[in-house]
Amino acid sequence: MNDELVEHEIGAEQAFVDRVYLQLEESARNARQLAREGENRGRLEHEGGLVERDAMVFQAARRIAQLDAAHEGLVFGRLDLQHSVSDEPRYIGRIGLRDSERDSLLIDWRAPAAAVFYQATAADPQRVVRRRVLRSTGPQVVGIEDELLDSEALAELEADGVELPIIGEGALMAQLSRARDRTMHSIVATIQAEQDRAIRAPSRGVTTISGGPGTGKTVVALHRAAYLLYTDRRRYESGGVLVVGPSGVFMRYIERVLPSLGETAVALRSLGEVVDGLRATRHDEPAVAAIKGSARMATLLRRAARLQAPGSPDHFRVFWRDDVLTLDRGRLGRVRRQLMSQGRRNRQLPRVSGALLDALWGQVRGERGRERGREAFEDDMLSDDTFLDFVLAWWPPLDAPTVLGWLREPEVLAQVCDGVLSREEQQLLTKSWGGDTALSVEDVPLIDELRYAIGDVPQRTEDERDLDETGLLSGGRDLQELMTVADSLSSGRSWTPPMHRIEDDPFAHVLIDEAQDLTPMQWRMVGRRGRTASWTIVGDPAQSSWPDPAEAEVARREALEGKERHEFHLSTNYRNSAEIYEHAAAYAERVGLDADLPTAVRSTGVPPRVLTGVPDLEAAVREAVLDVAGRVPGTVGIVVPVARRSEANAWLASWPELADDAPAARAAIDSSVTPSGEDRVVVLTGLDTKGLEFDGIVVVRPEEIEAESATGRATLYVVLTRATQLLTTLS
Ligand SMILES: Nc1ncnc2c1ncn2[C@@H]1O[C@H](COP(=O)(O)OP(=O)(O)OP(=O)(O)O)[C@@H](O)[C@H]1O
Repeated sequence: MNDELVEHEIGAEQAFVDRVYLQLEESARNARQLAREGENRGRLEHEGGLVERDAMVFQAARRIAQLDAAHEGLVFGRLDLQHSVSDEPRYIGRIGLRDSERDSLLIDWRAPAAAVFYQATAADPQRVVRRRVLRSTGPQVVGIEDELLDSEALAELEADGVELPIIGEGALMAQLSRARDRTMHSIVATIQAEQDRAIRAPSRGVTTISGGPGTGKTVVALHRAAYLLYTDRRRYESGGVLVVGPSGVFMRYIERVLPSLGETAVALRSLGEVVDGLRATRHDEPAVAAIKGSARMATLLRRAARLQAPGSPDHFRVFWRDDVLTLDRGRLGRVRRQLMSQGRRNRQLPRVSGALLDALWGQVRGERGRERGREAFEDDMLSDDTFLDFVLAWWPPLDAPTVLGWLREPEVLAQVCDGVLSREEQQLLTKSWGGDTALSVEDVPLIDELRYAIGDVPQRTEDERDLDETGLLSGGRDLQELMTVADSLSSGRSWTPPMHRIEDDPFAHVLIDEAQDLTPMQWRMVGRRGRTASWTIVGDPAQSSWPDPAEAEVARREALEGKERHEFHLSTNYRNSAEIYEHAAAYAERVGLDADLPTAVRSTGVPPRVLTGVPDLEAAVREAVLDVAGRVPGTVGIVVPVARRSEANAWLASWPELADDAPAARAAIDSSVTPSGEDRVVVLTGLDTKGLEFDGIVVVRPEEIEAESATGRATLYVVLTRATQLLTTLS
């Protein structure tokens, strides 16, 4: 390649990029000015001024956020079109910008006019002659990659004296060969045609994106979220977009993609964080996870939601006028059943005292009492603290963690397990909830299920009047006090964070990543957030770690019931070198995984290293890790069986050669958490690697990872497909 020519072209592009940055500064200044004007207008204290201020400040603030975010490779694409279409090049960027004459300077990658940038191919150039990708560091153009799409049109242009040199090896290969760091990057500059179709698919019903490892499902889904926000901002920003992924580590891995595309209004949540107010990171062991994830839990929890609060009174007795009035077990049982038949338990709170008064009044026989009448009877009872205390203790307002807490007692659990869980399964659950254990990721859908089964406590603002009418709030009692009563029944567990109300759960769009791993209970949980939403679902069944795919499929169908389907399939593996993927695919075939095998496009000439029968494991791992870390510039993952995680972290922390690359390893020795900080070299378990990628992977004792659970083979397949450059396995 002629260096002078390259420099000349870079210089010409730099001049354009400089112009864009000047414009960007001016637009940012204008946006800030707009924000200030909005503030001032808000000081005029009439209503119109305030509404107007909110709208202006909101718009301006969003624009500022967008422009700030756009600093990473703001301008990345250029299209030279046949002159019959335009003799000006068309520039594509992360956001759209107009110059001071309001002429288009930069086209947003999501705009219809940018679609051709991704869809044109040499076979179907769509009047594009040359597609150019600019590589930049901040505002500095550092490289150019061209693709010639229409050589005949180029010849014609050259005959007219127009020069369009073709430079570089092609943008995609350059992009795929880059070193990996700890976060995923956007692919706006190199989205491929089949990916573009999935990104721009209209948002109706359920869009599923399938494909084997490394085909870009995650990154495509994130670009789709950005695309949807662009096309219908009002709907998706006000209704919300929820992105759900497998783990906190994964969410941190993908968290920068959307902001780098100028989008910040998306809720990114791992499966342990889907319920507002809860945050679980710990996983139960596979046998417990299999029980907690099963749809059978829904039956069990429905029963639990109807249980009488453990420790609550089952008898009430009062003298009134000439009568002894009693509520015994039988009477209370009838009132309970009647109330339960009318709707969710917490929603019945305003009716409880009325129903009990009915049952008591029916027993008034004495003449003096009948003469005074029902109204006087109610007045007397509702000013009687013993009656009010009984009502609150017998039918306390409940929150879902409290009800789950009841099931920690084996006798209470046994009451709801008949025909649902075996005795051994009950014992496993009891053990998992014993002691001071924090909530697990698998507990979160159980709490959500209970939230819906018991309903929200009527809200003070909306329903205060209702409650007041019952007398429950008389004498200075309020909802706060009701909740305190509930707490006193909650057997000392620590799972009572504030949770939003269930009516606040729904989103306008729900995006599920690694969908093959959702358990039936998790499908029910996310399903409730997307009843009226459109959906994007990405996954690869061969990578599933859920042992009962048929049961998960039923729950998935129920969650998406009645929605139309649109399916997209991705067929190229952009992550692994061809050599690494060939090894992984051969493994999948050998162990009988029904895998969707994509084509890996990038060859490195370096096959995986497979070491067997190593005598000294630590020495062998050390040699392998140092070798890989010395040969790749980016991240290295040491993947180990769960039982070896602490040991492996201790090894890593003790190797002086890697002290700078793995400062967090020491802290991870005793904890059961995986990679933190910005370490280049990390220890992970098989399940931790889901969705992630590394330049190099060293797999320690793959046969043990395989034997760890019923789906260990799928987990090992995932592990073998995480490396971009080098893979070593040690058995
Ligand atoms: N068009 C593209 N241009 C550049 N890089 C791409 C492109 N498509 C995908 N990639 C890269 O390929 C890698 C794999 O992408 P991604 O993680 O989205 O795949 P996936 O299908 O979700 O993988 P898995 O199912 O194995 O977790 C990422 O580094 C991503 O940036």
